[in-house]
Amino acid sequence: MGTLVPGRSRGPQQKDYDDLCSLPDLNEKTLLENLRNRFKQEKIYTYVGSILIVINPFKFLPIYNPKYVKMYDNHQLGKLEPHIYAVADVAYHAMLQRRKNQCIVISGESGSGKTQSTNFLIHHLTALSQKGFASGVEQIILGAGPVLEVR
Ligand SMILES: Nc1ncnc2c1ncn2[C@@H]1O[C@H](COP(=O)(O)OP(=O)(O)OP(=O)(O)O)[C@@H](O)[C@H]1O
Repeated sequence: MGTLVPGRSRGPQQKDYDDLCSLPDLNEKTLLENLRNRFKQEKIYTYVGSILIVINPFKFLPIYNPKYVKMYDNHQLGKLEPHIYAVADVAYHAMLQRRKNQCIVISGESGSGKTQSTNFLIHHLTALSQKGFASGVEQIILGAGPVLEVR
């Protein structure tokens, strides 16, 4: 995760790639230009294979409602636009299929959106688990966040 300040629009919209691995010419310049181009279109998520890059938009985007939870439920990674729900979904279904604990590593500088992303992950995971709605487990887990974050 990182913070990228979008530049001014220059000319016609360029083609963008939702997976950096698909860039025909991969170097620092093309990578950053691709992320910037996507960010300008409010596409804050981009894959690098199975890794998700998130650029903090510092504003509300309407991409976390129940429609999106449903859309990413049991989908194949890479078939839809990159999303934090996609990562949660893959981990959830891998846990069910392999019967093994799964781990999602979130890394980024201070203020880059780790806590927010964790909340979205928990939201999606609890939404997938029917129990989450009924028992209020999402609020219980989110409530533990501030305690766990004390350093
Ligand atoms: N996906 C997002 N959509 C909208 N706003 C966001 C998103 N992610 C982060 N933000 C905004 O950025 C702010 C900082 O994010 P957050 O607290 O998650 O960062 P952090 O990486 O956990 O910081 P720290 O390491 O200092 O605890 C949030 O309060 C929120 O306003």
